Amino acid sequence: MIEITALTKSYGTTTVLDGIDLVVEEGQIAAVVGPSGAGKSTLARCINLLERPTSGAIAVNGQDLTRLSRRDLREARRQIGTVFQSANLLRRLTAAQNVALPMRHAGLPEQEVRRRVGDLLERVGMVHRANHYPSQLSGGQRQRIGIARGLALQPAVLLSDEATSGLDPESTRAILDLLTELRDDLGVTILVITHEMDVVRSIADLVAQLDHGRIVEQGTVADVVRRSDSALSRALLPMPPVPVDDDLRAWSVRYEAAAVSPVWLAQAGRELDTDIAVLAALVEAAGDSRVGRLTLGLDPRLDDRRVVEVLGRHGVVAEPVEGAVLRAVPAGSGVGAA
Ligand SMILES: Nc1ncnc2c1ncn2[C@@H]1O[C@H](COP(=O)(O)OP(=O)(O)OP(=O)(O)O)[C@@H](O)[C@H]1O
Repeated sequence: MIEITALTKSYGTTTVLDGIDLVVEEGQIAAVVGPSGAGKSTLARCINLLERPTSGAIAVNGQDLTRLSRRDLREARRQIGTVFQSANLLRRLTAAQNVALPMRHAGLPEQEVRRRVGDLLERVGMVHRANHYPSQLSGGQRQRIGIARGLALQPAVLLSDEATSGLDPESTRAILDLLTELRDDLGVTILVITHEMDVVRSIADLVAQLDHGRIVEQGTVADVVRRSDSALSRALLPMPPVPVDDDLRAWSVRYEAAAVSPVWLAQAGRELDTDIAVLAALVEAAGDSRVGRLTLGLDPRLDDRRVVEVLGRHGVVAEPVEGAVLRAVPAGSGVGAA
């Protein structure tokens, strides 16, 4: 479990992280997203204490790392494995030797090192590349070795800083499957820094949006999409723009598939006694569930409160898209005819 409380990091007069509160429960995957310069990498470096926070606390499994002496910190940092974008493998060492390195530094007996290297290479599916040098591996393979090395000291927490950036879709999928396995099989708590919303949707139990050093929104992916029409919500589930029309009022609706009846749209149409035009729709997997976002076209004469109430009863959050009244009536929809 990672518990970050009121974390602040300043360089001189520049505050890069400003009062971060974030809890990632044991065996959860959290994703931190945000624009370039928001402070994501600084946050990762503070969590593994590569950077000393200016103030605040960082607890891993209940132990506040910021209060430890240098010696105790060295010990405690073994609980945190890190994987970077470029994997940072040592060129002159084989894959197996790279994985072994943290264990050799920690002074583990050679027999134990060999056994663990074998286990780790097996877990990341790289036994057949044990004796290859980094230059003989693909980007995805190097990342897997990086993950194996990050797991070498059996950490409770794994930090992944853009570990899938620049990888092809197949390698990205393999790395994400691996992270999910680590969470499910070993209960590793994982914090993923990424700018890829596909990554967030497919593996994150929790997402936090960082902006100018502050967390401006956080929650499960399904909650964020359902709760608000924020920038994060739209980035997670982007909708195409819809044409403007005078005869239909555009509504943005959001829902979690598990919380609604499969036939909610037809039922809501009947209850509102109107035809509903679907102008844009996207339903995507988000962790274990699926989330949907639709732009609907409704008769503008309908009472807004009633629309919100009827859709709300079906477990669907609805908001009128202000200023968007839609012109061309879809053929045969029967909606909007005066
Ligand atoms: N050692 C440092 N000294 C001064 N400023 C720093 C230092 N390290 C980072 N910064 C500043 O902190 C801010 C956040 O940097 P950080 O690398 O954490 O952002 P990021 O969200 O990871 O960005 P990106 O997505 O581009 O990697 C930036 O404005 C950066 O210039």
